[in-house]
Amino acid sequence: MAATSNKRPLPAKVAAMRDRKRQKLDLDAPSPQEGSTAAPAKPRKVHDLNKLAWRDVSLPDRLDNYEGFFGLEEIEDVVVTREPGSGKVSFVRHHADEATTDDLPEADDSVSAQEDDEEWSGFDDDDAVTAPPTVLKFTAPVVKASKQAKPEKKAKAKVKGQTDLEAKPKGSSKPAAVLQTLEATADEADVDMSAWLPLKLSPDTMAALAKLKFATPSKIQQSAIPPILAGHDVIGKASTGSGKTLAFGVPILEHYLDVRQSRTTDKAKAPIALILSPTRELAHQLNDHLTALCSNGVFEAPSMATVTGGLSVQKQQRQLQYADIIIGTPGRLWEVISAGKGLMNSIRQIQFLVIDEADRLLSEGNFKEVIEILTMLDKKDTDEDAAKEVEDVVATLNAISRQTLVFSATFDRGLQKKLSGKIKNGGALSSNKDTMEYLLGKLNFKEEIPQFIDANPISQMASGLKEGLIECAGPEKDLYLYSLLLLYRNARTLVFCNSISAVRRLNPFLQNLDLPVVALHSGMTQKARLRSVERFSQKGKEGGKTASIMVSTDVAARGLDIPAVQLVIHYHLPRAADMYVHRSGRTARAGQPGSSILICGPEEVGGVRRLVAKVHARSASTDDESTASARKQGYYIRTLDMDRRIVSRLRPRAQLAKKLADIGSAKEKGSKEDDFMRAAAEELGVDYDSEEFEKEAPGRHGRGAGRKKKEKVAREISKGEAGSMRAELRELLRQRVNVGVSEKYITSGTVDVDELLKQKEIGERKTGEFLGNAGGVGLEHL
Ligand SMILES: Nc1ncnc2c1ncn2[C@@H]1O[C@H](COP(=O)(O)OP(=O)(O)OP(=O)(O)O)[C@@H](O)[C@H]1O
Repeated sequence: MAATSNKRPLPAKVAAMRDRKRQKLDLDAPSPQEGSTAAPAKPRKVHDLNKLAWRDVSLPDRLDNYEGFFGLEEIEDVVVTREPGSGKVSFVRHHADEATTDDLPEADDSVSAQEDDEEWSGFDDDDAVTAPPTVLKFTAPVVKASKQAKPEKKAKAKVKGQTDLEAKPKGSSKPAAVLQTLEATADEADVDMSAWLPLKLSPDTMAALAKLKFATPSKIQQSAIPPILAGHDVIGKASTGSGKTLAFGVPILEHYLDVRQSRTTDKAKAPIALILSPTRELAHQLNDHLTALCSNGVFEAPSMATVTGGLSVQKQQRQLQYADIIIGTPGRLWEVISAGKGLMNSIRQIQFLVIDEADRLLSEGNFKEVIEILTMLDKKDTDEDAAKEVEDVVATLNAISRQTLVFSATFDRGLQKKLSGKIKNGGALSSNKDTMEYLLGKLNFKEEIPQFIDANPISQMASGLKEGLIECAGPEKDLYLYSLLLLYRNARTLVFCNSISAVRRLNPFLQNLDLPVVALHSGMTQKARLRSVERFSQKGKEGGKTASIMVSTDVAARGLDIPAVQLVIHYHLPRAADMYVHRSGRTARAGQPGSSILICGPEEVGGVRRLVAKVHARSASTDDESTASARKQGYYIRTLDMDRRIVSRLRPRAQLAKKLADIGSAKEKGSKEDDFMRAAAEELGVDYDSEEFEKEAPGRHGRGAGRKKKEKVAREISKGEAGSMRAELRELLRQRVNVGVSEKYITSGTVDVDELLKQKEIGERKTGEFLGNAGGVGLEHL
């Protein structure tokens, strides 16, 4: 067995001493294999990895077929032990035919090898009996050095057997860097990567994937990576959470690894890839995802620039000059690059243009800038004047050398046919500017027909997703939302609304009910948006507040990959079938289970059923026999049944919480309006009295008059009144709620709701089960 290390080189004096010591031991301590009658050498325990007697790996004369390590060191017959109690790691040698540099003082020749031997703590058999150590076996060489590997020494070892290096051993004398390497190495080597071999990736990329513990490529990765590596344009469709990011991220990394040598000398280099994302959060997440892949590898990570609104333009322009990979939302990206001619020229040289969540890029105001960017990219002439006449430029298909990669979970059926048609019909796909086809028509693919890859022809919904709906009266949606959140209070939950105002209303409503909630909508500052996502993804600062519930508009519906979201609640019904797919796709990601529940008014149920059935029917997008039968079967989303009597016991809390939320928002709104009116009055040089103004204002019966009246009433509630309402709510939240006898779940006359909510399990029952039987959506374990 052998291991390698990134051990620092020994000073010459010390190295010479090590050699002398090796010679001495060779003479004095013949190994048992040599037939010596001497007692076998006692295993030695060493606490410092650097103090083991590492040997340089000799290089062969010719390097053509060499598959070992370059410039690394190795050691044999060492096992790593870890004391279960203290977690302390030591390295145990079983043969005395090699010394360790434990013997060697930091360049002090005067210390004899014999004295050094005494510094070793011997291997204690008793320890082994009372506390058997976890044994990690090091073998080498396992991970092969790539031809691009950095010259510096790097530990690379495969760990066999069980390992748990998550917790760092406390009080270890080992330098942190060595420990980190050890951990990273163990992480990598623990993973059997053979499933990736058919993709023929470089060892560097394989090691990076192993570090992420991605043992198997997902379907879309399996089918999209090879054609992209082969230089093709690809349109990729795969269900939500199925790893589309790395389907294009891995080929981009491979390309970077291929060309980076030539780039290191060129400071003002052109970027390799431009990735367009529909939302800021998704852009930042793409950055995080690709950074996680590329960082801590044995290669220098590509530099990435994320260009989204809400951050300084100047800073972004600077970042763009040195970026290998640019990720951005179209609006800000166009603002930043159109301001600098040099930037345009360099971005035109990209090898990959990625359109992520392509169908969404068309909508919600992105379209114009996407087209501007595409036109800019295709512009042949880079002359300064001509650059200003972007619209006049006609791209030449032949001139395109970059690959275009388009990804989404929701593409229209028949798109592929239409794409082929585009070519036959001389390029015109659709004149309807609001369609995906039109966008695709604008993309100058490198090839005549891009490869269309549908990784999930049967279903665009994630396979681990369970769906259900809850029917309630329209005005009771808040109450049912609260009840559902209590029922699944251990689940990380994303609640979707259709408007910013609903998010603004629900957030304080749920906070008043003591639920750990954050909000996300496009009206928030960028900083607040990122903070919300961080708190919800539990990635906030150590000890900072986290939240297991996020109430959001559809800004979070696409692409966001927040770990372990278990439940998606559609408080408002999604406006389109595609949005249902994307919203629900925030859970059940990467093969995990997850649930999606729609809260519907009675009048909405029919429409919802049709919408969900349509999504499932559309899933059967191809016409072969197996999918045809799936389509015929139809899909009927289940209705979840909650115990309405018990839900109604929660009504007083919900009502008070709602009132308090309304008061808060009416006051806030009122004071904003007041400020506005006061400023306007000041400008006009007149006095402003809000009450007088209210009395005199005409048209109090028009649209929104009822809401305004309610807001006025809420505004007029005094601080004292609001304070006593708060106290009342606190009391209700503390109180036992007598729910009467429920023949289904409750056997005694009274139930302490709070107690039920606090405890994970009451006898055989699980938290929240008293609320009724909303099971069947896969959350029963919570
Ligand atoms: N090969 C893999 N093995 C295990 N996990 C993976 C693999 N590839 C990606 N993942 C993980 O799967 C999750 C979903 O990946 P990703 O965000 O790329 O999905 P997506 O298909 O783009 O989803 P959406 O359509 O919602 O944007 C991520 O957390 C990612 O780290």
